Amino acid sequence: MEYVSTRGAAPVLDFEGVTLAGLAQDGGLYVPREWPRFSHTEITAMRGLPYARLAARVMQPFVGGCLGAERLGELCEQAYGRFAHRAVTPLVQLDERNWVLELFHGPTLAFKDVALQLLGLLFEEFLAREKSQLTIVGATSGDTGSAAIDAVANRDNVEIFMLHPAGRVSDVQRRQMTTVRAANVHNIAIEGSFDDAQAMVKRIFADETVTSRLRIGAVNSINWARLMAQVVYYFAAALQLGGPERKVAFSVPTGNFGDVFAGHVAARMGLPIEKLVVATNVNDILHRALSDGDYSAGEVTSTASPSMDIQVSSNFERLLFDVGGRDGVALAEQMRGFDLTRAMRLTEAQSQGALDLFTSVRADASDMASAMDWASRHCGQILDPHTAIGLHGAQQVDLPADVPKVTLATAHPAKFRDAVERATGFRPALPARMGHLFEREEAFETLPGTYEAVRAYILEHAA
Ligand SMILES: Cc1ncc(COP(=O)(O)O)c(C=O)c1O
Ligand SMILES: N[C@@H](CCOP(=O)(O)O)C(=O)O
Repeated sequence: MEYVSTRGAAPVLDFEGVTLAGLAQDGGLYVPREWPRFSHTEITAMRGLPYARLAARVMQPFVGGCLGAERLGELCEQAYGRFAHRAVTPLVQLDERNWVLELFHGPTLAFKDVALQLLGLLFEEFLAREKSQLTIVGATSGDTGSAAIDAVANRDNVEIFMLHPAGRVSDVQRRQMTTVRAANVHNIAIEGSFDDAQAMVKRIFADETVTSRLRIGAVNSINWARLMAQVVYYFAAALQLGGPERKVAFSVPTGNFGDVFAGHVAARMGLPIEKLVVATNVNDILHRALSDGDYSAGEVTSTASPSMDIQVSSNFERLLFDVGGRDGVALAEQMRGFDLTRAMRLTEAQSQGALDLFTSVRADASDMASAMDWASRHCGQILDPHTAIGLHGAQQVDLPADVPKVTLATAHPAKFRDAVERATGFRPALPARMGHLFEREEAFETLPGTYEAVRAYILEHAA
């Protein structure tokens, strides 16, 4: 399998290359040159496979010759063996039309574990093979950070610098990152938003002073391997609900567009999907882009769903490339314009191409609280704020009556205890596997929100 950059000017790489590269050299994101496709019969044959085996089956075409089927299977067994639920991503029914796909049974209680547990193992495998070291620089609005740190802490040949926006993540999210004491983990709180942190990460990849000294890697969903692993649970859910004979719709609480793009990939691979609902909070750039072609970033507003407080949505570029004609040169020009003005209009082809599969719904604080309250009262399910925004999307969207709607439950409600308690009156307890999170000592550095400060810190502290 070959991977090309969405901006058309970076070297073509294989799976090992893209996993270690993270961002493409031309500032674009890697995507497969063409989508592998499963036949109806092949998808039917996946029914009943345990999650780890399904994962290896779905991902093998993307991995190509970089890992044998047996080794990929072993890594999947290891990654998903750490999940607290035997089904790994169990499906829970809310009512006749609605299900939630619980993606939070991993070590750090959010959907990020599904991909990052595997990515940590892939890094270890490939770095040992190449006898190389990787310096990961990541940005988090709360969940990627904890999942990535858990996945790489104390692993050989890798160290991680994780940037989070100071004061804009929940206390559980922050502690999950800052109480991990490992020599290869560096937590940095920056004064600014997630978008500021993400922009710094992308800038590091293009900074030759840094890249001449350090091999920089990514754990954010700019790394293709992240998305690849997230494709699997779309198959898992659809197969349980009658796929591939029956179409299924998914509502996905969305920020950086990684999770919902994985749904697009599943559809490209042949999984019959009726619709993907892009559910946003009031940071609604994606809703505006999909509903009237206006991709313009405003200031980030802090909400009770902090992990989605994002305006510049990295993976949207992958969609624009894929549905807009796969023209890297034209997209590079369009993205350059966006970088300068923080605004652009989708082309007709991009808009029409996106609307074949996607629709969008925006939720404000009261929509989110109502969805949480409804799930609690009518279904006995306590949802986290992000999942509640997804459920609101599922409830708003009008689809044929025989199409099941699956909301992706992206985080455990205990990660956002205060918001959940405000909406439902119930304060969820942290699962026992979190240990004594509030008794452990925290360690992190607070830096001004400037690129220069972050770059100097990384250069000074990198091993
Ligand atoms: C709990 C939660 N829900 C939803 C999202 C949005 O996912 P994505 O950025 O892949 O769109 C995130 C962050 O990425 C998250 O942490
Ligand atoms: N919501 C994320 C933001 C980063 O997104 P990613 O999927 O690109 O890593 C977070 O919780 O950190």
